[in-house]
Amino acid sequence: MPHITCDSVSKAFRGRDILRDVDLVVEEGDSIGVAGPNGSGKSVLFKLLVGFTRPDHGTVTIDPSLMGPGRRYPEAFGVMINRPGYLGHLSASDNLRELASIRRVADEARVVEVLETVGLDPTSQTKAKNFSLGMKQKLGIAQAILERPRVLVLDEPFNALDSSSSERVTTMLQDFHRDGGTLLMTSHRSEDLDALTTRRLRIDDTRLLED
Ligand SMILES: Nc1ncnc2c1ncn2[C@@H]1O[C@H](COP(=O)(O)OP(=O)(O)OP(=O)(O)O)[C@@H](O)[C@H]1O
Repeated sequence: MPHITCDSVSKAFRGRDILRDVDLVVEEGDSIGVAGPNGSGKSVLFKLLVGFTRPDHGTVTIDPSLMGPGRRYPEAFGVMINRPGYLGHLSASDNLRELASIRRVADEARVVEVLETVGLDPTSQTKAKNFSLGMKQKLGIAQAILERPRVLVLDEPFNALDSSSSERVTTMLQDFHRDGGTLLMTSHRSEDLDALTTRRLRIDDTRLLED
């Protein structure tokens, strides 16, 4: 079965339609880029696709083999939607250790590896609340990839990244896709979507369209 199936999904906030009658099938190995102006509903779409938000109408079905037993959210997904979430009083490495301690999938070597992948210093004791925007973004990406997810859902992963960091993340995402991973991402920069995705979607006035 497909990884994710969206069937006639609609979502409104305070009586205002954000998405209407969205149909989407995400197959294993897809790389999908979603474009659309500010406020068009890209983040809302991603929240619906990963189960963070429930549709008003229609259904979102996630392959149960990606969920994990007794889980509300798919544990095979690595997700960063809107801004990165983290514990401000901890360093980058301690944030990842904290996350790793929940499911015990990632070990210390993996924590160091993902920090190096995104370009954060594994030995730094700087608290995340004092990070620059770009460093917070890298921490968010590191958290998303920590447990080697099969599906990555990244909302504007290149926000605030300098050019060498963007290249690093692009290479990481290309490797992820080449190894069979499924990627869903948004970006305001069409060159990012061109480099990383083979299928382009666009939200236009509540409708999800193939580009
Ligand atoms: N929980 C919520 N309550 C009320 N309105 C919401 C909520 N979440 C999103 N919205 C509204 O839904 C619309 C779409 O928001 P969304 O964050 O999906 O846009 P976006 O396409 O990701 O924008 P951007 O490119 O600026 O990131 C916005 O008008 C936003 O205010």
